[in-house]
Amino acid sequence: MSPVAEKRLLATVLGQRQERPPVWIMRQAGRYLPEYRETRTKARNFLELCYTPELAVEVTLQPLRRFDLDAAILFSDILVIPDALGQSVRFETGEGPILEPLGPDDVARLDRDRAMSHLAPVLETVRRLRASLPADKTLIGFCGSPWTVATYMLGGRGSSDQWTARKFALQHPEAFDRLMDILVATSVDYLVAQLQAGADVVQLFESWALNLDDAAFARQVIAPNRRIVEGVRARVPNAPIIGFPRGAAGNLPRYAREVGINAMGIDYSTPLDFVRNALPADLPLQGNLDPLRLVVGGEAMESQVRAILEAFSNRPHIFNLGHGIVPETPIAHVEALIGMIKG
Ligand SMILES: Cc1c2[nH]c(c1CCC(=O)O)Cc1[nH]c(c(CCC(=O)O)c1C)Cc1[nH]c(c(CCC(=O)O)c1C)Cc1[nH]c(c(C)c1CCC(=O)O)C2
Repeated sequence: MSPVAEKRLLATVLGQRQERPPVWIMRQAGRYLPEYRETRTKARNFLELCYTPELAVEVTLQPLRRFDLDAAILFSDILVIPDALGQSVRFETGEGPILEPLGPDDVARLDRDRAMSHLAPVLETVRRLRASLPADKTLIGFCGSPWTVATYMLGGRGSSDQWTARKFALQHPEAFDRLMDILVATSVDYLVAQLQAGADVVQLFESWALNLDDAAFARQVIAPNRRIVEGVRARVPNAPIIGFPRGAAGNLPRYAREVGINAMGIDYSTPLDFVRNALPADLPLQGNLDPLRLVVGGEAMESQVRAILEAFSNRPHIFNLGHGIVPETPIAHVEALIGMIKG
């Protein structure tokens, strides 16, 4: 690993405020880039793209060739974990992921023993990225947090209310806890392997940290994420970890206090005043521009970028969107955004 000081984004995760915030863009490799769409045609399907190191390295690096970004994020997906555990996962164009939903009796059939060998190509991608990235670029590894991954495993597809998974957690507590145990253990192995292969920092994507009451938030979000942080740090001391509990709203302070992450991503519906008043002043934060403002550009984007830069100017801050970039985003708007951040 090259020295921390050279990597401004990693240094920020570790608590150092920068004169200008480092920047990366959530889901920065993807369909808004013509070169991504071109490379995508070389794989038969999306998972094959994730498991072919040559192609995955290429799409990871594409956004860095165009924009002055401070980090590369490993090209993969949060749903490689259920795939690695033996659940059927498909990505249909225009429809998103489709999984064979797990019932209570299926949990015992998930096969942890095959998971890491199945994920070996992703780790090869990390090694190749490490070797090809300049010393000042931070390499971000990631996985989905157990609850978010479970919403897809139990529901079979994305949903706005996570109804199937939330009901399963209440109706089948033992099978649910067993599923969480499997996902925690697999995620720890996977993140440790990414760090050992050369990732500088790892991010936990909890995209569905919403719609949960106090007890469900504690059980489904806080506990498994904390177990992952502790499990990773037991094997990689001081591993730098970013948590992104999207939609956590009033639960953000609790997540920040109890999970043990170094830095926290905040979504775009988190009020900037709330950030100032309710979160520790020295906690590094990442976010939080609404991706739609990047689609529209101009003053709709610039006014909020200024507000975000101002609100975070006194703390360690990584500029990012408050959720993933969308395919219809004009490339010129991304250039304008980076220009504003870098000055
Ligand atoms: C929930 C979630 C998923 N995947 C991910 C999350 C968490 C972040 C979030 O909340 O958006 C995370 C993810 N997905 C992808 C990355 C790669 C790295 C990067 O960000 O550049 C990362 C970090 C690639 C991808 N993952 C996916 C694509 C598009 C696939 C294609 O090319 O057809 C990409 C580039 C597919 C995917 N994967 C997932 C969905 C719901 C979809 C379909 C919707 C969509 O297309 O955005 C699951």
